[in-house]
Amino acid sequence: MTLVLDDVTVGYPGRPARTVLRDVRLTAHSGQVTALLGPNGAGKSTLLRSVAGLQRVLGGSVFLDGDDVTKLSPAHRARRIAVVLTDRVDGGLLTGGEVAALGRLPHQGFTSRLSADEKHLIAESLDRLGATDLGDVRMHEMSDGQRQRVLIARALVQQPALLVLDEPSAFLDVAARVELLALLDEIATDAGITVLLSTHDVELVLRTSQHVWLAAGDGTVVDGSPAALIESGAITRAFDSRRVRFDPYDGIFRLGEG
Ligand SMILES: Nc1ncnc2c1ncn2[C@@H]1O[C@H](COP(=O)(O)OP(=O)(O)OP(=O)(O)O)[C@@H](O)[C@H]1O
Repeated sequence: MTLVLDDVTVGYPGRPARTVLRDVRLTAHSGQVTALLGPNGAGKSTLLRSVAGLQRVLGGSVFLDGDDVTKLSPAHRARRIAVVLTDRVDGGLLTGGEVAALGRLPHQGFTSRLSADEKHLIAESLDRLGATDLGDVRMHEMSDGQRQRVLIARALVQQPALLVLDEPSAFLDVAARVELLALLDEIATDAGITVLLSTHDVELVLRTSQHVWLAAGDGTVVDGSPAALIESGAITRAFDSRRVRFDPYDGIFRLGEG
């Protein structure tokens, strides 16, 4: 299962249209986490929403296992692609267990009852996210980080071929961020799915990820291993600012001489 972006241009329609990223040609492989990095405003969310079919691409095609995602019906897309966005969600009076169970909807329709296997899958997914205790807690009574775990559990319950997460670690503490990346890596490998996530945890990703897409901030996206992107200077070019310098030897950012 592979995600292929073929000459994809993303942005916002209008007169004139606002192009954010142009002619992107990239691949993300199944069984692997691909981390999308880039400075603020580089186009990460726009790209992820476009890949997930939540917003129209301005040009090109997105293929998932050979099928053009941009041409799938919303129902078909929901069976293949799970999306976890950063927006604060108001799950209201639903419990964590009920929200996780919603992940089965694309597969069964509203009236069907959950099978024993599906109930097992829901319990297992909450457990993987360390969210078993949240099964009976209402969403509005959870912290942002707890809600985030439940939403990721719901995405696993969906059993997608492609899992897209926009800044999944935004509300998590540092230990939970490291754990989440490791967990997503494990899930990608075990389930053989393609995981694509955006994050500002640049140093963590450079230390732990195998494959990175880098939205460089100039309308282009390059990809490669962390080592290759560091060596080519792409990370430095994307993130260096007047005050901050990337140290390629230690793989960390340092305050520079202004
Ligand atoms: N609805 C919209 N209409 C028009 N332009 C938009 C819209 N949403 C975002 N943009 C613009 O698209 C560009 C990319 O934004 P995007 O949110 O994709 O960046 P990002 O890399 O996810 O940023 P961040 O790291 O700050 O979340 C920005 O210049 C932004 O102003």
